[in-house]
Amino acid sequence: MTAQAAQNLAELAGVHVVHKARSGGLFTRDRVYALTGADLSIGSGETVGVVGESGCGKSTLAKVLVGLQKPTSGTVSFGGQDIWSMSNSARRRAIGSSTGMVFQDPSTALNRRLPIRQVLRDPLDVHAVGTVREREERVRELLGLVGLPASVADLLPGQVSGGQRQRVAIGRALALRPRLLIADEPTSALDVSVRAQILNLLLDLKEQLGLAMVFVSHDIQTVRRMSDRVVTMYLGRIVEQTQAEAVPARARHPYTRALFSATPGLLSPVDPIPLTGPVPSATRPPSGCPFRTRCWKADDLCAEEMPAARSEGEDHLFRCHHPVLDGVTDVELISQAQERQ
Ligand SMILES: Nc1ncnc2c1ncn2[C@@H]1O[C@H](COP(=O)(O)OP(=O)(O)OP(=O)(O)O)[C@@H](O)[C@H]1O
Repeated sequence: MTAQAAQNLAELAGVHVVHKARSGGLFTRDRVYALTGADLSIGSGETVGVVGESGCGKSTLAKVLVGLQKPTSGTVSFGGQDIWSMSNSARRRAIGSSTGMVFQDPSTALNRRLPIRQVLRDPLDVHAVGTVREREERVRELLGLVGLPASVADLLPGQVSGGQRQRVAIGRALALRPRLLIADEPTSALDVSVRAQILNLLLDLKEQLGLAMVFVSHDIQTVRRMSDRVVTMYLGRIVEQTQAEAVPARARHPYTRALFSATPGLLSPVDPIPLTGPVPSATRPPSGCPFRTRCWKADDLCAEEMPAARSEGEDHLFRCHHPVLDGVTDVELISQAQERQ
């Protein structure tokens, strides 16, 4: 184990997740390549935002990072320890003390029949943390931490608002004091009016507890605001990782540029960079670069070879044979893309 690997809270190395495809509820012979060759490290206290179109593998990546999805191959390490080589009980302990997960919809993520007190106590009971009195005290602490009054403890999750329910879910994810929180679309099921409150709560908790966070969202502006580093995914692959402040202007991957150009106001384009055709199926990814069927820069090389990871400076990695050059504006990229159509 390298010193760097031990410092990282979580590390994925060459992780693949392949599912059996289903049709009409039955398994077929096809395979779904949900995650392909993912390499990613999460350092202490940093927030990594994950962006990409629907079905590109964001939730799979999140589930792998919290031990809910076993990789088909590759390694997932917490604090330098490969969690899938551990016994089941050691893995449960390692996961519980390392990471917590907040899902999109707190209405389905929480047990509706348990009072909030018990929802928050559950992880403490399962992991036999402290005495009963200490667990009760921790429940009170958690309510305060997520900004809920003690009076909600006896209510059921269905008796509080959606925003309060998501606060309970965040409290539950933090019960075992993990150092990494995985938030998968934590605000998309909430009313627009409470979204900012939940995002601010996550930022406060990060500050207060020194948490690292993986923040998955379709909302690119929010990812950029919340994150230190941005990871772009396309068809199960991580195609770019870079500092949040470098996107979109210094992003090298044409897909990152196209994705961010669809967000008005970032580089002030008139229209998004046009992409040709639909996202290919995750059961039949194209040869070579997965993005090449929609990319205006693609040539024969892109069809033949998956681009190797290229680095630029310490924090910037991308996989592209024909990266966007420095200083090229979205307006120029739009006209290049239009010429190819
Ligand atoms: N249990 C499963 N069985 C079969 N295919 C699956 C399973 N889970 C995910 N997939 C497929 O794997 C691919 C990646 O799914 P995933 O949910 O990770 O994408 P996503 O980027 O989070 O999508 P969204 O933004 O819509 O939530 C998709 O093609 C999805 O249909």
